[in-house]
Amino acid sequence: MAGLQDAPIVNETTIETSAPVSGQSSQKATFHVGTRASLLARVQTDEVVKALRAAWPDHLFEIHAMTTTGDKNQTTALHKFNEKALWTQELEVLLQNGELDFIVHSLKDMPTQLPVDLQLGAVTKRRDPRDALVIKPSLVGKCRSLADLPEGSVVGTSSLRRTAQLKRRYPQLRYADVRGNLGTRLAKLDNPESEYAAIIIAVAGLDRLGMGDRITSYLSSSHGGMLGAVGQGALGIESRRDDRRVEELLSRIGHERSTFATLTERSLMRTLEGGCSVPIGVETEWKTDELTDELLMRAVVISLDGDEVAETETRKRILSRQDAEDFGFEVARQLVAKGADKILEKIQLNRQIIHDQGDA
Ligand SMILES: NCc1[nH]cc(CCC(=O)O)c1CC(=O)O
Repeated sequence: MAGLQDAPIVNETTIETSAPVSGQSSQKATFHVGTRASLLARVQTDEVVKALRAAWPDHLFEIHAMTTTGDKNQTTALHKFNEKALWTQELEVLLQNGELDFIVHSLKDMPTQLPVDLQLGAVTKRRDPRDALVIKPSLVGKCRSLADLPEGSVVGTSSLRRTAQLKRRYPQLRYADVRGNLGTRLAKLDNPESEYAAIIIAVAGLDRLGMGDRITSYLSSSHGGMLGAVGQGALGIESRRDDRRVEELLSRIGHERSTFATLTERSLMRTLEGGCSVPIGVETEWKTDELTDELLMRAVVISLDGDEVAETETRKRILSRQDAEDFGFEVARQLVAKGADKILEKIQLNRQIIHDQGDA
């Protein structure tokens, strides 16, 4: 496997495969699973492979971890690259040429437009999609929310979506870029010499790495007025469109509600972005009781300075992938009717100066 660092997270050869179960196909197959090499990516891939092993005890799974261009450029502000594909392209080539059978991604890092021969094969059960506020150790016990931070405090964020929404709600604070993987970002925060009083980081990433205890508070529409990134907290599995074998494999680990919610979010984003990433926040929630079973979606498109917003809240019954696609499109139209197009137009003009990477 040229170009791949084989990462024996789990040593496949030590996996004990039980004797063929009668009545089940006992044919053993080996699947090659691609992932980025970061710790979070590996933990996420283990989560997926564990579910697959439970669902398909006779199959074998080999994990191949790869350092991508995105991983190598953590010191350069991400908005200098205008392609989200930075994180995914190199793995996709290996999927296309058959060296890999599928790739496990953070769904939020997957572009909404995939190469024509590839597809989003499955979305597993989503974790908490919210962002978290994490404050620096010397402020623990003194500040519990963004509103508690002294005026002029520097908040580290890694996306235009986060910065724009926070500027609107907390204009008295200052915002600075913070880059690197989650561990690096936390280390920057914890360094007493650093400028950051707090950082904003995804809850799901912290939870998956067992660092949920660092969370000072959870941000949402009702706490801090912060909507999340499209697909945040979910894992997306990318596969070849013509691969029926992998399709069957993945059918046992997909989670329907997570799939419908995230497809809605991605459809909204795809409709609005027209090929470019935009600062857009979403919050989806299933409203289920004896009388209703609907997906509620809140969405916002916001100017980079936080001065202009288009926002909407709407709900719909979603029974299929097509319903999800249609709902996302409908929400996009509502946002446009509320002025999202004008906000986006302005950002497009600015893009000639600032290359907006969207969400990181
Ligand atoms: N681009 C960074 C990224 N991609 C996925 C996660 C973890 C959250 C998730 O799984 O959605 C993060 C970290 C962050 O946004 O703070």
